[in-house]
Amino acid sequence: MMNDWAIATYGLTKRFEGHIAVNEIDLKIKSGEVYGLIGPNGAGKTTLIRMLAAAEEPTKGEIYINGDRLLRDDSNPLQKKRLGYLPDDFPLYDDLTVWDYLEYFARLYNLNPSVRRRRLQEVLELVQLENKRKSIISTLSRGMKQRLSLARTIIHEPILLLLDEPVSGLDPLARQQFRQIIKILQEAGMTILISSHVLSDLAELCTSVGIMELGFLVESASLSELYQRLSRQQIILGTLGKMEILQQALRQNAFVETWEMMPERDRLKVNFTGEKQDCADLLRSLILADIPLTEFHCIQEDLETIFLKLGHQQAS
Ligand SMILES: Nc1ncnc2c1ncn2[C@@H]1O[C@H](COP(=O)(O)OP(=O)(O)OP(=O)(O)O)[C@@H](O)[C@H]1O
Repeated sequence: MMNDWAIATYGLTKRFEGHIAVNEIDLKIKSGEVYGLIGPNGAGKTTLIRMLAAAEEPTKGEIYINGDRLLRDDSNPLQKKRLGYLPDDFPLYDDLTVWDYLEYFARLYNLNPSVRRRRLQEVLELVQLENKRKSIISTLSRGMKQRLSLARTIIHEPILLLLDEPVSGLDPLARQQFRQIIKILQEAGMTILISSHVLSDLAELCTSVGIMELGFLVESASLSELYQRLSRQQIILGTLGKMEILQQALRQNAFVETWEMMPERDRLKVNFTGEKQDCADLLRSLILADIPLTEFHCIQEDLETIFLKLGHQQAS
C-alpha cells in the first residue's frame, strides 16, 4: 500500500541536456525513519531531494508523499505544509535579527500571531538559540546559522524533513549539536531524509540508508539489515605467550576465516564466521589449551568498512 510510505517514488528520473542525474529511482521510506542518503559528489542526491521537495520537475516517474501524488502545481497546498526542505545552499538574510528572520518565514506560512509567537519560541529553544533572538544573523557562527536554517525549515511543523548536506562545513561539536536536534525531531515523530557524503555523520543517526552512484540508488536498506547482511564478526585476541601457538589453535577452529596481526604484534584481529555460541566455544578451547590470553574481544565491522566493501562491489 502506498499509504504505508512517507515517501515512495516510482521510476523517478531527471535528465539534464542528455545527462541523466537521477535514473529510474524507486525509493521507499517509512514514516518515522531517519533515512541517510549517501553518495559521492555528483551522484544525484541534490537532484533527487529537489524533486522530492517539488523544487525540480521530474523528467519521468512519480512521487507520493504519505500516499498522495506530489505535483508541482497548486492542486494540493496541504503537501507544502507537510514538507520542510533545507537546501545545501541555505539562504539567510544577514541584516535581520534571528527573531525577525524566523517571524518572516512564519508569516509566509500564514501562521496566525499567537501561534507564530509560540512556534518561534519553541523552535528557538529546540535549536538552542533563545539567547540569540536579538542577534543580527551576520554575527552568528556557522553552526548557529545552520541551526537557524533548521529552525526556519520546521517553523510550520512539517511532518517530513528533507535536509541536503546539513552538516557539511561544520566542526565536530556543531555536528554533534545538529545530530542531537535531529534525534529530538525523530522522537517527535518526524520522517527525515538527510544527505551527506560523510558516512560517519549518518551512521549514528539513521535507521535506514540509501546509497546513490551515478544517478542510481544502488542500495537501500535498514541499518540492522545491512549489519546482518554485510557486517562480519571480528575478534581481537591478545596473548602473553607465543603467537605461533595461538595461531595454531585458531587454525583448528572451523569458524576462523582469516586473521591479521595488529600493530602492537601481541594482538590479532580474527575474521570469524560463527555465532555468539561459537565465539564462546572458541574462548573455552583457547583456555583449555593453556594459552595465556590477555584479551578476547568480539566486535562487528563498522558501517564505514561495510560501505567501502559495497562501493568496491559496485565498482567491480
Ligand atoms: N541544473 C542542472 N543542469 C545541468 N546539470 C545538472 C544540474 N543540476 C545537477 N546537474 C548534474 O547532475 C548530476 C547530479 O548532481 P547533484 O547535484 O544532484 O549530485 P549530488 O550527489 O548532490 O552531488 P554533491 O554531493 O556534490 O552535492 C551532476 O553531474 C550535476 O552536474
